[in-house]
Amino acid sequence: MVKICCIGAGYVGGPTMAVIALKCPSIQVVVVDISVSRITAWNSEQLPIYEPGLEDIVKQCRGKNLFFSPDVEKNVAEADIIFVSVNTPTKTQGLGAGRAADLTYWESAARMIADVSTSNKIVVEKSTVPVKTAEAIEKILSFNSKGINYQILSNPEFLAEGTAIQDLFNPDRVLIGGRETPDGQKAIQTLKDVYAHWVPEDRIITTNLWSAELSKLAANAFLAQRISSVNAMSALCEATGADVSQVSHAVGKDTRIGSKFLNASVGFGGSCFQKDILNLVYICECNGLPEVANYWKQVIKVNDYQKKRFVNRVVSSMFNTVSGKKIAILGFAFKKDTGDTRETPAIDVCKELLRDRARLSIYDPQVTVDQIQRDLSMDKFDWDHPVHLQPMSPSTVKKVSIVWDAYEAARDAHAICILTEWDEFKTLDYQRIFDNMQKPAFVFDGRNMVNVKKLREIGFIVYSIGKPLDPWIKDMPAVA
Ligand SMILES: NC(=O)C1=CN([C@@H]2O[C@H](COP(=O)(O)OP(=O)(O)OC[C@H]3O[C@@H](n4cnc5c(N)ncnc54)[C@H](O)[C@@H]3O)[C@@H](O)[C@H]2O)C=CC1
Ligand SMILES: O=C(O)[C@H]1O[C@H](OP(=O)(O)OP(=O)(O)OC[C@H]2O[C@@H](n3ccc(=O)[nH]c3=O)[C@H](O)[C@@H]2O)[C@H](O)[C@@H](O)[C@@H]1O
Repeated sequence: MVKICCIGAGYVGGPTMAVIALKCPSIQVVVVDISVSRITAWNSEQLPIYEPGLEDIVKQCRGKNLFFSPDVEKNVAEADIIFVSVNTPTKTQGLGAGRAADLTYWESAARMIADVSTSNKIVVEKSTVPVKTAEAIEKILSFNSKGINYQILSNPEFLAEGTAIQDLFNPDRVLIGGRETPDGQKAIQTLKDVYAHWVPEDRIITTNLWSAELSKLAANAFLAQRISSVNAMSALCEATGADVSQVSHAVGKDTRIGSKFLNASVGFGGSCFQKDILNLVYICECNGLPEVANYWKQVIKVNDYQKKRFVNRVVSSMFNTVSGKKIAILGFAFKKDTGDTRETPAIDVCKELLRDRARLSIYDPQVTVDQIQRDLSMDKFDWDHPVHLQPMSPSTVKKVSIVWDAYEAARDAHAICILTEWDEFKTLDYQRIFDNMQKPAFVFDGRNMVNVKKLREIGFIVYSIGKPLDPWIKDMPAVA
């Protein structure tokens, strides 16, 4: 029986390994983590992450060929294939701080593999890493090899949170990079055989190591760039009377462009887009390519601009002050169908509103009170935004209440900000909400999900990103 061990039981390691276990009953899969509490949660009724469809798969396979264990070393020693799916955040200190990927976790995993291994291993980079990381890992392993043969493969993950299971079941492609030596090709084939249990062969792409590593960064940069492109257009739409949804639709109909990922928003969030683009920028700079670095940097700058622009619309529309006013925040996760708040635009929007001394009442169906409090009081690292480096004071956090119902959040509020596109926000009883709000009552839709016409008929003053402006708002321009 082939034995797989995955180091890192997070948003990638957990779902990916659960699907491998489901699709490959003949393979034993063990997921390990240094976080004992995370492993305990994977073994409990309450999984550590919310992902539609995941719980069913885990329940089906757990204890059969899928195991979650805190015993990292034993399971690594016994495995034939080791996936490394640890976090690779942006460095916050030292050389490359604010841009380079922090490979501390990766390196310690590699050193541990070298320490405990007694048989040949295929080591698979699942984490997103800077191009050429495989070379560094090879060096660490080969300098400590004790005669063991290690083959390093790059097998980046393309799943998106909220749709992880369907993405894993039916991937656009699986990418495997390896050395162009006979041993390297053999290792590629071994991993290919795992995916071939359910992925059609023509969707399994093999490349050299560096192409695979760079393709992951490139894919995320291209995706984020589309969002910044449409968000930049949304500002121009507001200035000209064009409607960004109509523009996206017309542009996306061109099959060379395509219709996906053209939804204007308050800005993209998530743990990877910003981190991976910053990493790409750093790699470009290290390779003496400042023009290329600046090109990609602009994707992040437009994203920051979009969040700032949204807050400015809120404040300027409400007579240039939100001090003491209650603002309902609907949605805090970085997208729907996840409880993940990493780099969610809601953090930046809420912090800016709190700086303007608003009182916030936040509702999100999946994010816990503790998580929101932590996010709003945490020192957030952000390049070009020194203001974000200032920690929130405990008194600011007191201006936040977290409730478990959208109606409760909006009660007596002056305004509602929709920051995550949860489906339930489409079907709220907006008349009931309006009746219980202060007047004039504002809706600032950061996800273009409300029926603007209907809400205006009820009496709301509505701002929807990139849509023709409400006459009220038109007269109160937001200078970002
Ligand atoms: N979150 C996502 O949707 C995607 C993430 N990625 C990439 O996958 C990697 C992992 O991301 P997530 O799963 O979101 O991170 P995560 O933070 O949810 O999980 C990483 C896990 O690794 C564990 N860990 C760290 N060092 C360890 C060590 N030495 N030994 C054992 N366990 C260790 C941590 O305790 C944590 O539970 C990152 O490089 C990310 O860029 C790639 C595609 C999608
Ligand atoms: O490397 C990663 O971590 C992953 O990053 C993204 O996945 P994820 O961040 O989970 O979610 P997305 O669906 O890409 O959404 C990212 C952000 O962009 C926003 N977005 C997305 C699409 C769009 O049209 N407009 C828009 O504002 C979302 O609301 C969200 O805040 C990529 O889509 C995955 O392919 C990749 O594997």
